[in-house]
Amino acid sequence: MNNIVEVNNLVKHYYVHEKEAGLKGSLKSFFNRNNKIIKAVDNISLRIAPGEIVGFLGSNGSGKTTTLKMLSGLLHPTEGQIKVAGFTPKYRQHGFLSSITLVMGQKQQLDWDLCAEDSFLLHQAIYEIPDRTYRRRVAEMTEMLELKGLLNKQVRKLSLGERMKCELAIALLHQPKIVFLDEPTIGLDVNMQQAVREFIAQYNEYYGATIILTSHYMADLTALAKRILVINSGKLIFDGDLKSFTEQKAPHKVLKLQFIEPQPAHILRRYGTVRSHVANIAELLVEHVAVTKTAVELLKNLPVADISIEDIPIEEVVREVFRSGQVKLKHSNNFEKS
Ligand SMILES: Nc1ncnc2c1ncn2[C@@H]1O[C@H](COP(=O)(O)OP(=O)(O)OP(=O)(O)O)[C@@H](O)[C@H]1O
Repeated sequence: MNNIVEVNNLVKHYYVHEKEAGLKGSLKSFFNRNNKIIKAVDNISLRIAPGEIVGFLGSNGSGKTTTLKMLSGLLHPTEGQIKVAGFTPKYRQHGFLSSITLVMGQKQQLDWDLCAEDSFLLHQAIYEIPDRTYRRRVAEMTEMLELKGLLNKQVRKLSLGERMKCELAIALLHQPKIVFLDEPTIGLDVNMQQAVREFIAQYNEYYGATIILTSHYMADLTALAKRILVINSGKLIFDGDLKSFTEQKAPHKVLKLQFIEPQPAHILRRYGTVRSHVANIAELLVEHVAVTKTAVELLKNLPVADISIEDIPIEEVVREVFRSGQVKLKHSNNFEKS
């Protein structure tokens, strides 16, 4: 099968000029510019097959957004080659633009002063979507994303989650083959995150679209992506199966507990590794396989007022992996201990 995304030795440098604060700093930088290079993406190569869902994972500033922007043609690479659906993104040819979409959770393309439907019509005109196809797709999106009653409301009056659903709908109206999603669930409540995830999975299944997403929420990646690309300081350090990555690097869940009265540490240690413990509040690390059983035992044996089970935040897993230098990319879909 031909790859829909092919990236070879991709590099992106940003050139920034540093200036000290204040008037003196401005004057100094006027006569003596202090330029600095930021190596945001550092020699990345990868292949993605049609229909894959691939998650980009990395700590803040590791280069995920920069990579997505280059793949979608918003930024030109400093070095390296990219082919997306057979096109070179930086030329932003018509055929390329109608094959892709980029949704950024932090930015919107809907006009706040209009209702979503007006922006949809504009999108229809830009992408030259025939009327019948347009109506069919809006009906499909309305059903899949439960948009009924939202499309003719002024966008600024929609809730964050409602707006995000409209953002996804407009971004997909031209039925792109490749969908770049940068933090699509950021700031949404748990139910809305779930709705967005289900929609993305459905879109992938119905249309065979390739999905490439970044997220700081572990749940997004576990629900959607079988394969993850882990990026650190602009370098690809892992390309492979999410399951093997999380099992190896985050074999525990966090049990957050509040007790009716303070519990001694030696009692808590019977149930897991104590991660933090102050008076009647504690966090325990428990292996994935044992978490349900441990929660039941805690509820049965101790005066628990509140309990929740959470994944270790993805940031933490990645930070730990990076800190300990545990993985080093060997081949695509493969890694070795360094
Ligand atoms: N326009 C820019 N000019 C200069 N430096 C930039 C620019 N955009 C990003 N950077 C820098 O490039 C590096 C990579 O940034 P990028 O936004 O790609 O990271 P990220 O992995 O998406 O981070 P986050 O998870 O915080 O969104 C960072 O050091 C960032 O400060």
